[in-house]
Order: sequence, then C-alpha cells, then structure tokens
Amino acid sequence: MKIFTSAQIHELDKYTIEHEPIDSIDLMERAAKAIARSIAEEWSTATPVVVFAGPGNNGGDALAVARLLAEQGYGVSAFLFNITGHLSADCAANKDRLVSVKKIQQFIEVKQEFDPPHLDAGTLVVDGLFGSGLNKPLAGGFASLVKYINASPASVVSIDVPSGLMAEDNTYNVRANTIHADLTLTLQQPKLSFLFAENQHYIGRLKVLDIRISEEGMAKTDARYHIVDENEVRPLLKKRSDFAHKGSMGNALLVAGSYGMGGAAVLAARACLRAGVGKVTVHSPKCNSLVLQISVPEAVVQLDQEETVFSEPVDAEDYTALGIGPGLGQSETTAIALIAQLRRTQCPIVADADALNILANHRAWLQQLPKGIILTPHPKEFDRINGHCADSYERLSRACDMAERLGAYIIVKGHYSALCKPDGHVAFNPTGNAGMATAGSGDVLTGIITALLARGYKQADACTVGMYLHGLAGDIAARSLGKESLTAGDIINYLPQAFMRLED
Ligand SMILES: NC(=O)C1=CN([C@@H]2O[C@H](COP(=O)(O)OP(=O)(O)OC[C@H]3O[C@@H](n4cnc5c(N)ncnc54)[C@H](OP(=O)(O)O)[C@@H]3O)[C@@H](O)[C@H]2O)[C@@H](O)CC1
Ligand SMILES: Nc1ncnc2c1ncn2[C@@H]1O[C@H](COP(=O)(O)OP(=O)(O)O)[C@@H](O)[C@H]1O
Ligand SMILES: [K+]
Repeated sequence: MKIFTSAQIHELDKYTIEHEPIDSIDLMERAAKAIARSIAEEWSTATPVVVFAGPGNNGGDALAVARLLAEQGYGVSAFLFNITGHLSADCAANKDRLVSVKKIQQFIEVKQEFDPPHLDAGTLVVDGLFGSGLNKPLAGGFASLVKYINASPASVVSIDVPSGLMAEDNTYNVRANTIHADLTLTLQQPKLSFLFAENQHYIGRLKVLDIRISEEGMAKTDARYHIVDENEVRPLLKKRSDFAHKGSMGNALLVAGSYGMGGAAVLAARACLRAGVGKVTVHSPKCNSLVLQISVPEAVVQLDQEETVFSEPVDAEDYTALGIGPGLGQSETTAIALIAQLRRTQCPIVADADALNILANHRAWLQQLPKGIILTPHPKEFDRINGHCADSYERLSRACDMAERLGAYIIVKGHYSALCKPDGHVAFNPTGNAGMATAGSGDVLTGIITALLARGYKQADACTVGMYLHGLAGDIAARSLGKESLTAGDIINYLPQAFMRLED
C-alpha cells in the first residue's frame, strides 16, 4: 500500500473530484458517512457526543458527522472554531447543512471567547479540529482546547489525524498540544507519522476507512513510502527446482560470535538454514567450536585463530553471501578484521549488530563499504552510526540520505521496520509483533537475509522477503505461544510455517 504525503493526498482529492467525477462536498459526505458508520458500530445512540470542528475540511468532515449522528438519534453538541473568519468552502457548506438540522442539540460557532462544555467519562468527543492540513504546531486557544480534551475522561475519536499531529514530520512539533485519541478513523491510508513508535499514544486504535479515492490516480502517483503486503512478497519468492542440490541453493558465510556471545552465531546460522540456503559456514572464535557444532550440526564451523574474538578475515571467494556482525564484540582486533573482511568480500553482504557498532566507532570506514551492502540497525545502532536523531522521522530521513550516499540498503528495525533503498524509496514491513522484542530476534533476521542473498535474491528483494518472513514467523509463533514467552529461537521454529503460508 502506497503511503502518500499530505500534499499528494490533496492532489489525489482533486484528481478524484475531476475524474470520478464527484463534487468535493459529496466526497466529504462519503468520508463523513464512513466515519459516522464506524462511530455507530462502537457507541450507542445513548452516548452524548461533542464535536469539535476546525475551519478547514477536517472541520467540514466533523460538521457532516455531527449532522449524520444527530439524524440517527444521537444527542450532539457541535462547536465550530472560526477564529479568523475564514472557513473552507466545504466546511462552510456543512455548517449551513448542520444548522438546518432541527435534531442537533447545540451548535456554537466560536469566534472569540469559548466556554468549554463539560466532558465526562460517558461523553464521546469527535475531534475534527485539524487533519492533514495542519501546517504549524497548535498554539493559543487551540492548544488549550487540546489540553482540556486530553485532561478529560471522555472517549475521543479523531477524524483522519489526531489534531495537532502532523501527517509526516513532527520533529519540530509541540507534542504536548496533540490530541490523545482512543480511536483514529483515518481516510484512505495510514499517514506516515502513524508508523512511528513515539506517535502511537496519540493515535490509539487505528481504523483505515476506504473513501474510494481514484485507483487510477493512486496508481499514477509515485509514492516514496509504501507498506509491503503479501501480494508483493509472494511473486518475489524463488521456486526450488526439482533438480536443486545443495551446491545450487547458495553457500552462505556467517562471521559471528565471540566469547560469551556464541548464541548469536547459533541463532543466525539456524535461521539461515531454515531460510532455505544450501550450505552454511560459520566463522567464529575457537571458544564457540563446541556450542556451534552441537547446536547447528548442519553448519560447517570454521574456527578463527583466536580463542575469544574474530581476528582474521576469511577468504570469501567461494561464498554467495556474507552475514557479519551478530555477537562479534567490538575489540580493536575485531574492528580491523571486520573492515578487511568488508573490503575484500565480493559477494553480497549483510552487516548487523556489532559490525554496525564498530562502524559507528570508525565512521570514516563508512565510505569504504561496498556498494549494495545491507545494514540492519535498530534505532540505537543507527543513531550510533549517524549521530543522535530527535525522532523517528528524522532517523528515517537520515537513513534515506545515508542509503543514497553509500549506495546501501538500510533497514531501520522496529514495529514497522523501514527498508531505505539507495534510490530514496522506503518499504515498511507490516508483519511482526511485540513478542519479538526479545534478545536475538535481530540475529535471526540477519540469518534469514543472508540465506536469501546466498540463494541469489537481489538485495532489495532479500530485504523485503526477509523482513516479511521474519515478522510472519513471529506472528504465527505468537498465535501458538503468546507474546510473553516468545523467544528468538521460536521465530526460527515457525519459519517453515511462514514459508508455507506464502507458498500456498
Ligand atoms: N482524500 C482525503 O483524505 C479527504 C480528506 N478530507 C478531509 O480534509 C482534511 C484536510 O483538510 P484541509 O486541507 O482543509 O486541512 P485541515 O486539516 O482541515 O486544516 C486546514 C485549516 O487549518 C488551518 N491551520 C493549519 N494549521 C493551523 C494551526 N496550527 N493553527 C491554526 N490553524 C491552522 C489552516 O489555515 P491556514 O494556516 O492555511 O490559513 C486551514 O484553515 C483531511 O484531514 C480530511 O479530514 C475529506 O473531507 C475528503 C477527502
Ligand atoms: N514490537 C515489535 N513489533 C514488530 N517487530 C519487532 C518488535 N520488536 C522487535 N521486533 C523485530 O525484532 C528484531 C529485533 O532486532 P534487534 O533489536 O537487533 O534485536 P537483537 O539485537 O536482540 O537481536 C527486529 O527485526 C524487529 O523488527
Ligand atoms: K482531527
């Protein structure tokens, strides 16, 4: 699913109005009907409803919803904030329509002074102050109103966007002046800012309402951001030929583990095998010899000359992919071996965990990374490499810049892991769950992506399929085991079911 920016949404509105064709007031009515329907599904007509409408089209939606709910028998009070004396045309039209409805309990157009209504726990607030047209942080009376609503025990439904939250960039926003919704009814598509962890408590539950924006318009519009779906992943999966043999299914090299972190190498190697690779070799310090041979008997174990750390680059000529970093440690010996390994390796590479921490400590080395390298930082690892980011939007922008500059594929991991490609596009992964917030989950992802690279998937496809499978395995695991007890090893154990679901 493409994620359009507010500016693009505005253009798509116009496209729909022109090409469907439909009057803009009727498109607004369509949105309002979908919103009123969703509200009626959850709140009975006995619920007192207080609607707050702003001066733009978000306010127009809200006034139309107020009318529709009043017509259905709800007790509705509506407040329209017209401070500047200017309403959008469709907001003004909906004001006129609302006023003509006899069933509305109270309608107040606020021009200056505002005496806020009492909001108790049984009240439903409909927040239609601002949506995708918000262009600066809320201040003054609007900020006070938002704080008043947030401090009340009322339930809050936000139309399109919780008022005060920008649809994309909130880096310089005043977060205290943002509505905390219990439910956000967003139109057509989630907004970019909804995918960021720090905005979850403003959005509450999210429902996306289809308002039938022109399919043709959306198909024609290039979106920088999109959310991956199963239909995109299925065709990317490589078929296994009947004549396959282990030599034709990829030869992966994992450089992983150090003293006390042999488990990371084990997890990456097991995940790599479960992701369908022909052969796996794990290069690890001598101390991990037994643990690897016992835990992953299918893998070839190649021991470093050192007892406790990775110290010598491996001749990677025969391998079809390299995964490097899980549990590697950050000793200076390892750092030097790592950069040597990255420089001399010709096959596709995924670098994770301590490989990234080492790069963060030697930022000049970033320029020497081979083009096409895949980096899989979690947010903290990314900030170590890049410098502190104020929020997820800034981090995403910086990751996109870095991907472009280095010609790298950067996966910033999280609930919606974001794959930033060198061409500036970003793919968000929708699978996965909070049960995966457990040590070793990232090592599993590294193993999976290494396997896919080794099998010949292009970098972008290996990342997309890898992220999707990893999260899907976690989701299937959580269904059987619950989220609390899920471990990284469980994600590996459920990879077969994830594959089978995609191959169905
Ligand atoms: N395809 C769709 O998705 C459809 C979307 N629809 C709906 O349209 C909504 C977008 O409507 P919109 O463009 O009119 O913007 P909206 O959010 O109402 O705000 C604009 C107004 O706010 C003002 N303003 C801005 N910031 C401010 C501030 N900090 N403090 C004070 N004022 C501020 C700004 O004034 P300005 O600064 O420009 O003078 C302007 O007056 C969208 O969210 C959805 O609900 C549906 O109706 C149909 C299909
Ligand atoms: N709440 C969540 N929802 C979805 N995926 C998650 C969640 N928490 C963690 N994950 C996934 O688990 C992995 C964790 O990776 P990472 O932070 O590197 O863990 P570790 O370093 O312990 O291996 C990432 O792929 C991430 O996307
Ligand atoms: K809103």
